[in-house]
Amino acid sequence: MYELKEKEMIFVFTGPNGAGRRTVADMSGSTLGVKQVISYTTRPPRANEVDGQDYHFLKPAQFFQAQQNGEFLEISEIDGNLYGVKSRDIEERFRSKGSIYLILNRYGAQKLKELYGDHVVRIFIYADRRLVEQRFREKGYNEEQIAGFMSHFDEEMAYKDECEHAFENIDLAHTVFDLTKTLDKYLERNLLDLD
Ligand SMILES: Nc1nc2c(ncn2[C@@H]2O[C@H](COP(=O)(O)OP(=O)(O)O)[C@@H](O)[C@H]2O)c(=O)[nH]1
Ligand SMILES: Nc1ncnc2c1ncn2[C@@H]1O[C@H](COP(=O)(O)OP(=O)(O)O)[C@@H](O)[C@H]1O
Repeated sequence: MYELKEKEMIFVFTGPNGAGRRTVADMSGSTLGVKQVISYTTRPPRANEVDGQDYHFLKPAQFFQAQQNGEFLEISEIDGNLYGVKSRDIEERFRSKGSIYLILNRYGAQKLKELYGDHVVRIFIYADRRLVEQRFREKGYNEEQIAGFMSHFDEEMAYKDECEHAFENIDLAHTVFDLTKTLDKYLERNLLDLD
């Protein structure tokens, strides 16, 4: 396993689907120059999803081959699809860019914490169940699709108290402001004087 240097941080965004993890992570990440390590998945891409940007989309046989080669740091099976992070991608990011972030379910977050200890900061992003459902409805998803997205809500919410930080994402600008301030403290850059 790659040995981390002093100030290299791994920010793991976790919490229920649809709470806004990707949105807030991307916004704070781009402000602070912290880059995402993108997961691999066998889930088919949704409309608007771009290979290499949202996920690296793999056919099951390609995923299994990489798994057999020992390329994954961790793997989760979610609703019949496989998701995983490659060790090499984490190492490459560190060599070139410093700190990184990932968006993982609670099991991936836990695994990274076990592997990298104090270098991992788990950021739990959440919102009320009805608010999340309403946002999915506004995006045009039908009730069956929404039920699928919400199927792990309680399981993921139960991880909140184990995370180093939790942000209720009601107002987007407010969440991103608080989050960016928190991440900046870990990076010890003092780039932002937000108080
Ligand atoms: N453990 C683990 N979880 C992941 C990985 N990649 C994505 N996830 C999480 O697995 C869930 C996948 O559900 P999906 O409906 O595909 O969510 P979305 O892609 O975040 O809209 C989400 O909670 C993701 O954040 C990974 O590599 N490892
Ligand atoms: N504070 C917010 N208010 C309203 N809509 C939001 C807010 N945060 C995120 N969203 C929207 O909610 C949807 C889900 O956000 P996303 O970042 O994809 O969630 P996650 O990564 O947790 O599944 C997106 O359409 C996003 O634009």
